[in-house]
Amino acid sequence: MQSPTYTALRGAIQVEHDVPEDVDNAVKRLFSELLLVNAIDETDIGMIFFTMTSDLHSRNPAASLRKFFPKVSTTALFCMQEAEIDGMLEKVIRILIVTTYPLGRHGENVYMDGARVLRPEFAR
Ligand SMILES: C=C(O[C@@H]1C=C(C(=O)O)C=C[C@H]1O)C(=O)O
Repeated sequence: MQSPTYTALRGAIQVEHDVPEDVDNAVKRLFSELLLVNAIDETDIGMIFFTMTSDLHSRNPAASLRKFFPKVSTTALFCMQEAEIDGMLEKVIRILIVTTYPLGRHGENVYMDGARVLRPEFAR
């Protein structure tokens, strides 16, 4: 079977406080780790989706990403509110990255800090 021409990478991180500095720091750490463990560069990415839980209001994660990774300024970014489910983990930023880089394998997903409980098999 032919390999897919894209790879989708998932990640999530829990923000400590709903303040711009904590959102910035969480996005920076999560995205840096995803690039590192997958050995890809910002320029290999076709699109990036974020969701935030509804308790986060202080900063848009796309703005945080552009602040620290200027090369994504021409990448399609999209932010949405996460579905509200009873008992859901609070203050979580989720990311979905679609890369056209030929990884030749499955991508490594990254779940950090409090969000590790969501997918322990991907905990970092
Ligand atoms: C468990 C998560 O949270 C939610 C559940 C998901 C799932 O069941 O696949 C995916 C994204 C989120 O809507 C996660 O982010 O992985």
